[in-house]
Amino acid sequence: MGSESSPTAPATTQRRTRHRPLSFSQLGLDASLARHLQHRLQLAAPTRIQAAVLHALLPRQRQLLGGEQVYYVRADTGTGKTLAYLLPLAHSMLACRRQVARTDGTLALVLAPTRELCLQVEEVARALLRPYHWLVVTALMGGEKRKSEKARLRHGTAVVIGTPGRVLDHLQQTRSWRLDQCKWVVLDEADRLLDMGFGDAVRRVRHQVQTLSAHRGNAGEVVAAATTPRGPLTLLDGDFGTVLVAATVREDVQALAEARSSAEEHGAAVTMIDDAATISADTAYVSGAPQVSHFYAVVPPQRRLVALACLLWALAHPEADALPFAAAAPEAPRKAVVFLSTCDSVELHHALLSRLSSAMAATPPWLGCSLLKMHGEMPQPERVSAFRQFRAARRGTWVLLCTDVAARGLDIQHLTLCVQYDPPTRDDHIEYLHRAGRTSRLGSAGHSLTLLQPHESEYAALVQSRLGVPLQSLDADRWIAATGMSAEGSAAERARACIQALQNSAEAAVRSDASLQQLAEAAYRAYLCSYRTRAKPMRQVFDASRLHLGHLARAFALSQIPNGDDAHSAKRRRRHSERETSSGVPAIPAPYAAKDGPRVRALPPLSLRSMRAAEFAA
Ligand SMILES: Nc1ncnc2c1ncn2[C@@H]1O[C@H](COP(=O)(O)OP(=O)(O)OP(=O)(O)O)[C@@H](O)[C@H]1O
Repeated sequence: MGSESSPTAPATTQRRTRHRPLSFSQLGLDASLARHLQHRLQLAAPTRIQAAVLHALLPRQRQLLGGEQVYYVRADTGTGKTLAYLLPLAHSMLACRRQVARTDGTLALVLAPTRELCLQVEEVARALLRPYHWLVVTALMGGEKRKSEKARLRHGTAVVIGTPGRVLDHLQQTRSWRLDQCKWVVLDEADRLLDMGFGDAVRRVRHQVQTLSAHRGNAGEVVAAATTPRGPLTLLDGDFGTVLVAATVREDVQALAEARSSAEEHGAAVTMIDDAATISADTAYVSGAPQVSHFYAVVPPQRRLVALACLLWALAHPEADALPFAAAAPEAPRKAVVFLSTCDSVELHHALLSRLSSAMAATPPWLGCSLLKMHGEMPQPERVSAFRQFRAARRGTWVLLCTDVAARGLDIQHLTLCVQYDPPTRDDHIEYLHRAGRTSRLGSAGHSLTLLQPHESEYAALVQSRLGVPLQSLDADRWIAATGMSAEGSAAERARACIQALQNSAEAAVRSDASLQQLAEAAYRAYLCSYRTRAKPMRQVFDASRLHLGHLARAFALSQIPNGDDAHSAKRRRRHSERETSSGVPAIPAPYAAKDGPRVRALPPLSLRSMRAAEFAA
């Protein structure tokens, strides 16, 4: 939940909360908290998942169950899961027998996979706890100053929200961080957290916090007075609660299944909480955001760049009526997010589209929209500023070009279009679902458009069958022709003229600028690498051997394949390395192979970091 949308207008609230079963206070939530939600945040009633979580967690808190509890919380994207887990946390802190003091240290720790999500959750938690100044909230994340984070932890902070790498770092280095009272560990986007590179960090954080917490004595017992200057802090119960939250909490996500069996081995009680009904622990759950309409367009690689440019133009010019999406109210901002597979690709497209825009017409810029970029290789202040700017925009057309760092959890008002320019490279339909879910928040309308190359068109049917939602086909020529760059001929002829003009302009821009040329080559290579990193079952659809490299190069505004990347060079390298091996001389890895003489690099080095399909915060 984004705090920008917290003070929701009453009219919106009315529409959003039509499924409300009971009010917050009827569900047993602390009375002052319920009042704050209603009067300050204008959230009169819980969403279904919030009601389900409160229903499951609040009575338990009264029962002094003892032992560890693990809760799996699953609900569609944009259904209010952030508050669903923050509310019981806040309630339990307010229900302590005496007021929590800063010297009590951290009572709840929330882990999230990206920095932006941490910032967003921090804002929601701050808004929620605003009346309770003694419940301090802080965020810890890579890219921020460790020293100031240490100082905040030393002073004491009740709720900590952080990325796993940075939290682990503080657990190991910051001795003054008190965690012996920590009662909750929440894994937001749990499947992503456990399933990726830092799953190990998450497990270590959880284990360490749990161990520290166990040292406070028996569950539910008074904490050793010696360590709490203001007297014992008796929590309502002594359970150590781990809450795993995601729209796609599935038992078949291996890491989740492991987390579950390890929890059970240690005697923890596992509860599944779903917004639909009481759910069986053995069922797999995946479902789409209910109000997203899904589209796809098959576009040959040599037209992709132009198709994207014209799509953004069409978004900024609703009067051209080139897209079948319902136009937003004229005064409302139009926002779109465009997903690309690598950081280099984001950089290139941002640079290229900006130049293209000013090359086609000086004033106003041809595209007619403001372009922002966000990826894991950007310096932290730049990244945060782009995210904040995008969220805060109140008028005009805004487009965020990004990698999968923006795929999870982000809640941005007026974001109605998600363009999957590069289909997800991991988890096929699951990542598709999360990306599309950025658009439809709590029942509002949203659109997802995926661009596919001709040999990838099967992907549409695959998503359709996995998600059970229809994907409608669109003809890219329609919005390309609508840009009005040529008034002559049929729609197809006008589209062709437009493609030629824009493609030539993009290629000329790259040819005339060495740094842009380098960036285009790097983006092209990174794309190829990420294409090949897909999991086996998806390789049938995204078959790298069916890529037409020459045409693909044009999608990166390169008029030809970069030196050494064509099939002929690849064959030559292979032959060379075979020859070397058979002659007893160890083979040199292909990109470093030289024809004769000493080992020299035949190609510029591939940036491993830029090759990663999804890069996340440490
Ligand atoms: N009780 C409520 N009444 C009205 N609006 C709410 C309520 N709770 C949350 N919202 C709004 O719902 C939107 C989505 O919330 P949130 O970001 O928590 O969803 P989510 O389920 O975590 O989504 P995702 O799965 O994408 O992370 C936010 O804009 C938030 O302000």
